[in-house]
Amino acid sequence: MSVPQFFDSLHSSASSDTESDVADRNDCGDSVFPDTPVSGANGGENGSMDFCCPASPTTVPHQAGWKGSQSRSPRPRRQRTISMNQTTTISSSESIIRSHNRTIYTAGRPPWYNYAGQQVEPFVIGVCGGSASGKTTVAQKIIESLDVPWVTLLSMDCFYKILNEKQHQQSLNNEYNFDHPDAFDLDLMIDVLRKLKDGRKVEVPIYNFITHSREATTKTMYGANVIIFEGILVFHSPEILKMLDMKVFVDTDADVRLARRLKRDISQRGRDLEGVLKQYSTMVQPAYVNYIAPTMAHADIIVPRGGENKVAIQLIVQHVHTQLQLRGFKLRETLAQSYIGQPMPDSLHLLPTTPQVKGLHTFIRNHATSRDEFIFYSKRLIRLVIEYALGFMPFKDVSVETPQGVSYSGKRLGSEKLCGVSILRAGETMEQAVCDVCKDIRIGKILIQTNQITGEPELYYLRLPKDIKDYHVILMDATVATGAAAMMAIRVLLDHDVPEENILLVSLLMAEIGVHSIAYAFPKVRIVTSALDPEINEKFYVIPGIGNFGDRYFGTEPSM
Ligand SMILES: Nc1ncnc2c1ncn2[C@@H]1O[C@H](COP(=O)(O)OP(=O)(O)O)[C@@H](O)[C@H]1O
Ligand SMILES: Nc1ccn([C@@H]2O[C@H](COP(=O)(O)O)[C@@H](O)[C@H]2O)c(=O)n1
Repeated sequence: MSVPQFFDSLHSSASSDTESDVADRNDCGDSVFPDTPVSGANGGENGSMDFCCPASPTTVPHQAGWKGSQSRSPRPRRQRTISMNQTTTISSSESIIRSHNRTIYTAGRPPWYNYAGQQVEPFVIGVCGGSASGKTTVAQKIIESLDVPWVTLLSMDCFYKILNEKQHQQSLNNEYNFDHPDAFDLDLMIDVLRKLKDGRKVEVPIYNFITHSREATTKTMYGANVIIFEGILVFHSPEILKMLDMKVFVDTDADVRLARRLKRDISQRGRDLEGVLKQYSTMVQPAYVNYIAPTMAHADIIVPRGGENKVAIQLIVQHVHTQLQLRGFKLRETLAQSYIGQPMPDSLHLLPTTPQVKGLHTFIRNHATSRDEFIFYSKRLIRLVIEYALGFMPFKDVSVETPQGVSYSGKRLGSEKLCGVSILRAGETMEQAVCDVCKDIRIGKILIQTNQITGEPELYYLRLPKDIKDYHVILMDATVATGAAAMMAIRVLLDHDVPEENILLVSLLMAEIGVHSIAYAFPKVRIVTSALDPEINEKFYVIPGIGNFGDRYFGTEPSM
């Protein structure tokens, strides 16, 4: 099964009220895609479970395909342009498939936050220059050479103002000045760029040069590792200038610009020779002299000749790489070397180590334990730790009458909504226990894999219950080593507006370092585990540990 097929099979087991998202690019929990109501296979009383709770590993069809398709084994990141619908940001290095109701990364989204769990601002490059100087071409060359998983390209053209009837008539006669700063909706431009810098989702107008108007639909964009903002007056507004981390001016001779513009406007923008020349001489060139050329002084780099200037593009790319590195790449390594020897945080709750719990650990930690025994004893331990975790959910006082007609003062889970979210794939092994103890619970899934080259966690797939912000979330992963994957999953939940204090991370085994990483970044997240191990090795495995829980549980080969 290929990776996309695997994702398809994941999706096909989903049911109503789930929300899939671009991994989830911090879109403040808005529902991006329409819901796809499908009845859950074991949906409790109302049949509304989001995912089937597998009865045993062998009954889950997609797991058979995992081994061959999982991305833990080294493989080059895919670099390709995927044809997508209009709501998609397209760049040659962006690897996202978005259909009407879900989003899948064919290459994962790397961390968008630092070791403290805080969002890292995207690096914003402004590309300015005269019309047809080659701004878009330069931007595309930068994207191609950058080889960064997630780049958003935004054009100033999207912010042309809506014309009134008189202005529209002028535009048809090539008499409306599209090159004056007043032609742009600056407020909207600032708002959109600010939101993208904050890593949030935005709706960007789509501009039609033939009709001189905005399309009825908009384009959905998201904050990214790198944002490129290009346009003739990108350096004009001081507010925009402040938001640009790097300013590139494309300096191409006026006669070359005119020649390219003639060709382009006639072939692509529905213009005629006379009209282009009239507009150029009366408005485009004067605006270049008055408003655009003076802003060259703001540029960090001036690129003569545009896209064919390979040396300039390479210099830009090198600088961006250095800046991205400084902004918090190498997250897992940083986590692995931090917090050694510090006391355990109050947010950690350890399942009491009774002889029974110790006995179960003895079975699952023993390398000689067969797979069926491993599954059997793991399930028992999972059930215990999940029951223990439930004790940290909000309970309320209730009184019931016993068969003897006597009142009994007890407790009942509050009316707060509860959902489980598993970090695939090992966390999936805990779903059944959560479904067994919480009737009607919804289950979301987050697929996070380690990039074998960078060592960083990457977000590949996301499907969460709708309105997850209203839920208390039991986040499940079988083992936690550096905490990098759990941190990513928590960041996703926070980006969906789940309150930090409503997240409970449950695990069978955690390394002390992982507990510290999570507690430092997210002090309000409660952490429940059945055992704490002191170390991790150079491959980020917990020591003494269990080995690769997923491989042992699902019977798959260890990846290289
Ligand atoms: N180096 C080049 N040689 C030839 N044509 C080019 C070159 N760079 C850009 N063009 C063409 O010129 C036109 C304008 O280029 P573009 O990059 O879109 O400029 P801008 O974004 O500044 O308007 C496009 O049709 C493009 O294909
Ligand atoms: N309806 C419009 C809007 C804008 N223009 C011209 O587009 C130029 C900016 O786009 P570039 O890709 O060339 O940067 C600008 O010079 C406007 O004159 C237009 O012709 N019609």
